[in-house]
Amino acid sequence: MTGKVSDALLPHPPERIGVAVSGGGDSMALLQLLHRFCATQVCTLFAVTVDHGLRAGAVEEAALVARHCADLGIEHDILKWHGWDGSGNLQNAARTARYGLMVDWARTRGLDHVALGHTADDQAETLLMRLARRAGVDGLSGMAPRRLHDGITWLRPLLGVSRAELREYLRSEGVVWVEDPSNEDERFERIRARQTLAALAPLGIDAEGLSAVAANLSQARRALDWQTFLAARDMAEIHAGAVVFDRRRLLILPDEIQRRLLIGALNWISGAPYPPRRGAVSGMIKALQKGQAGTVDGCHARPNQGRIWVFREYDKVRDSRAALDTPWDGRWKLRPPADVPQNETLHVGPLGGAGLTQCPDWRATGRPHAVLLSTPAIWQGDALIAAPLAGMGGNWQAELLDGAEGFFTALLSH
Ligand SMILES: Nc1ncnc2c1ncn2[C@@H]1O[C@H](COP(=O)(O)OP(=O)(O)OP(=O)(O)O)[C@@H](O)[C@H]1O
Repeated sequence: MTGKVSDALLPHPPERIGVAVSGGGDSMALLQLLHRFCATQVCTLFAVTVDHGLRAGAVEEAALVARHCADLGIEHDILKWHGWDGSGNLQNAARTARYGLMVDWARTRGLDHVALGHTADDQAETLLMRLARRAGVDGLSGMAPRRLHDGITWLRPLLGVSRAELREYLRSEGVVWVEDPSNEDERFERIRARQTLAALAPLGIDAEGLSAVAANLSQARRALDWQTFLAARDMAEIHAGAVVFDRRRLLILPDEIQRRLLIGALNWISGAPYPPRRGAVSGMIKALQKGQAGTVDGCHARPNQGRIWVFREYDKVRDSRAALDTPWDGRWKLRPPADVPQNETLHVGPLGGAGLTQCPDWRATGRPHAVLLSTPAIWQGDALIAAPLAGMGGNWQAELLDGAEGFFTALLSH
């Protein structure tokens, strides 16, 4: 078990690492294991507990973690959540709030890495829940052992270890923990998955086995990501923030790679954190195969002279305005020519039809009309000052925040 923690952190352990500890058996075991690991390395451990204020015992649980950390000489912070407004699902609201608080905490503490105590049982339950949603390779590869999100690398070193093993370990170390009473609550889907898992034992299906299946699929996922990246390099270019595919070469690829390329393009352009619905992407591919256009998640895909342009939907940015020093549509930065003095009356907005009619040279750019409508332009009130991607306005520059390379690197970023 200690080997799992070392595998997750070696050969280059971070000098400072955070650990999220609820007081339950899984995260108390993680705390203990990381403490032992850090004692052998140049690595300082920091612990955090979020008190959601939802259960009577929450304060006592946080205090239990605090006492144990004090005994081990680990700095520990308790973060309080005050905020459910009564709307939506309480579990989801609490989880979102918890991650938000932990991200702020990690930044304040100067931590790039935070470890979570998800176990093989959690992974197996996740898999069962995703089976119910008819997931593909990505969904069935489960939770990632290492994932960069919000600028923090979230580590899950215990995905291959069962809950039962962790409790045994805690007993052997003489560490006490609390059982979360909501674990017994039938309402939660995860709990139903846990009970179903127990029923699968006669088939030889258990948590560690399903966790291993997730790890196998995660390898397959990486291979698919890599093939998608190579295909993109081979047949995609970035023009005016749009992803432009060679139509013939895209449409002869295996369905799964076509799907991944399109999802990559759509997510990169829209900035959405999650992929679009499978059915929506399939619909878009079918339309493209027939030579038609499609729209998903605020982006269009449209065939044009042997190529397929994937670009921002104009309606999605029609009312989007930004000051010159802030990003426009979450992805563009506009830079004035060196000889233009700072002018606060200027703003960035979409070029739109009215703007495009004032760009006599737009055809020379080789970019389709529909693509240019949603590109950024400089405005002063209603007067168009510059449309750098439509060939108008001198030396103004429109730059993508993550550069054209951002599309390609995002394909490998799982
Ligand atoms: N109140 C808490 N304070 C600090 N860390 C927590 C808290 N609750 C959960 N965690 C961390 O998250 C891990 C997973 O916990 P749990 O399975 O309860 O999360 P969840 O609600 O299912 O959400 P998710 O699986 O998306 O993280 C724990 O092992 C622990 O590291």
